[in-house]
Amino acid sequence: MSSFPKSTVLGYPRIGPRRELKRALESYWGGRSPRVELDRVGAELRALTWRRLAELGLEGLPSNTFSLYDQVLDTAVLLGAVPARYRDAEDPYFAMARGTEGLAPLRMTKWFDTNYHYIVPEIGPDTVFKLDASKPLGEVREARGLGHETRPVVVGPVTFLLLGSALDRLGDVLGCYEELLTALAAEGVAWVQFDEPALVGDRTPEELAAVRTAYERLGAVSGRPSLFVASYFGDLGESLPVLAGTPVEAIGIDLVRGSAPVADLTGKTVVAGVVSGRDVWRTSPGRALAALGAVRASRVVVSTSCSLLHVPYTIDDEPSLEPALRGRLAFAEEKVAEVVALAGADFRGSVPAGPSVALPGPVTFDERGPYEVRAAAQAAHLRLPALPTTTIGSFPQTGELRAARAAVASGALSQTGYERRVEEEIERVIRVQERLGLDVLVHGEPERNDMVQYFAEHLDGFAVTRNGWVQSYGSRCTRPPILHGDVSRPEPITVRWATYAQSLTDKPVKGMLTGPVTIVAWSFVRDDLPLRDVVFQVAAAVREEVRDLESAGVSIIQVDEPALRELLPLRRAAQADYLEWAVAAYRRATSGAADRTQIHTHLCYSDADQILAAIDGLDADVTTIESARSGARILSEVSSFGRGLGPGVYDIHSPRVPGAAEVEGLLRRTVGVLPVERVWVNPDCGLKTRTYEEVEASLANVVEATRRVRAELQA
Ligand code: MET
Ligand SMILES: [Zn+2]
Repeated sequence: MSSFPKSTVLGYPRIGPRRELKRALESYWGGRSPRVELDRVGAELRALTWRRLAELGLEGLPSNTFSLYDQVLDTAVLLGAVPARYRDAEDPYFAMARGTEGLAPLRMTKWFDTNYHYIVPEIGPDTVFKLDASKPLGEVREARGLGHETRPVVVGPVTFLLLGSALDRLGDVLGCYEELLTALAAEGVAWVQFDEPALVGDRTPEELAAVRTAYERLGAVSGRPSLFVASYFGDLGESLPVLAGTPVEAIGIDLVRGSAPVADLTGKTVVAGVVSGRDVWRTSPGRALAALGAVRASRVVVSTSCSLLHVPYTIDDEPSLEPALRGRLAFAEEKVAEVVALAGADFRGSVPAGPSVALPGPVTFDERGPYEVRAAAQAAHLRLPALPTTTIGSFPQTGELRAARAAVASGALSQTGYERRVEEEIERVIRVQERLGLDVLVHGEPERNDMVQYFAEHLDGFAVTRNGWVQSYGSRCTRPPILHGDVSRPEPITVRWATYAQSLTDKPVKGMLTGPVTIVAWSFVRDDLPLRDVVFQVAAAVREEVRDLESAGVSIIQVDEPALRELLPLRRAAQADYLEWAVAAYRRATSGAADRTQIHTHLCYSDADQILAAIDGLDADVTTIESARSGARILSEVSSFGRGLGPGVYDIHSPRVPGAAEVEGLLRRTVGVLPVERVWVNPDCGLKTRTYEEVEASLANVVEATRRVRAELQA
């Protein structure tokens, strides 16, 4: 057995330092370039990554961390878990990821407590598993051709099956994993990494038994490579002794989120994740060395706490960040350098401290009037029809808008010129919605590059990056802002756009804000500040904005919290505390509104079952929620809410235009479960990633379907 290299990372960004993969994917999907071009870009990015990691001095290079869409989808393909209906598609892989004209895509949801989205494997009793190891083998060979020996990374069997709710198929899937090990051994691979982040959650005795079975069986494969099981995003807890009792040679432990194991791991290699893969802050040498020193094992090697997928490429691409802040930051490349330095034991010095922050005390919020009183006041004031139609906020972000934003940044367009462009776009969006016959309009968010970044740009205490892209799903990336100091709102942010939109129409226009929990969830928050204190500062700023919108005559205000579920701690023991402060922050932000002002909230991918009480606790007058893509699973769960509800009837994450009959079907299902007077009709989420063509056709069908159901209600 060859010993584990002394430094490694669990994975690396793959979208490209200049988002080359994004462009190549979108060009291929749009029919503007052939498949070979996409594959060429992929190969180039893989080569670039291996070369850079080797140049930085990293010893253990991973492979198969590249993906054209998602590593969980790659694992499904590796195991042959491709549902029959996709097999005849022109490109089954992307058909599963994005759908086709006649085929809805697979479900997509968030990867543990990150903002990365994976494709949920669809595994039924009839799924026939059959190994197709071409991708991991191909990457091993490709790297070798470039002079690098690599460690292929694959999602492990337990996590894969838990994500697909099919742990009962363990016996079948293990056959494929065994074959994979044999194939990798034949290729001369020394180590293979199985990612098992699911092991940091609460696991039942049956699930722990599955861990034992899986790694005992894989450990028994003769002539196999050495096995490295990587856990991340928290403590292994009760999974650790189970794993340690199996023949796996190395165990990856997240020492940033979790603590050093008390157990003696003599006989094993511990891949110690002491450099955070989840944030952009420099690693404190003292803390990292202490964590390394506390591990008792036969060999301890230095690593990141998880894949670096969740951070941008390099701080070198951010010349305009303030030097004092820059000195506290590390992106992927800088983190690799930290890993290498720690492994070489020449990691010294200290990280400069951030400015002191005035932490608020325990949060307080005022109660709004009882819902019945609010609902009556709002109904009298707004006079909406039954089944009011609305959208979630954003309308398509056109190329012209993005170009205008780039032009104003480079100085080629004046601020006034830019603002005029935004106003023109608002007018277009209002007219489109009037033409379509929607009831509650939005201004379309054309001034926002991103629902969090925009607010971060207008709040003190945040910095934004120019190139700090992080993959969110498929070709989509976001640039999470950096929350580095005291947060406050120097002046109103959205009021002028909302009031401009309202001035153009007699229909009510909703004001659009991002909630405090989502703002912190989608930012890189200073790692030395407690999230619950930071979130209340943000809530105070949002509260001021709600008040200003209301004073400016905006009667409906939506405060989005799509990330409420995302921050939920993976272990049940910590969940209640989180939900308490998260809900309190939201109510702090919204409870200053008068009873007559209708507060909406919006959630998507929320897997709401675990946070139902919290969503209810937000006390919003109307909650719009993702539902179309998850097959309206959510309906029965939210039906107990006593306030307005808009389960999505249009899946906006796919380019497909749903027909009126399809929307009508979803709507009928909704009114079959919920009292009709509480139902709202809306898409699953904002429309900014779609084209006007798709959006207008889809919304016309939404309005038509609503008209049909309404007509029947009146009859
Ligand atoms: N208001 C936002 C939008 O419409 C909500 C998005 S939730 C991810 O884009
Ligand atoms: Zn959404």
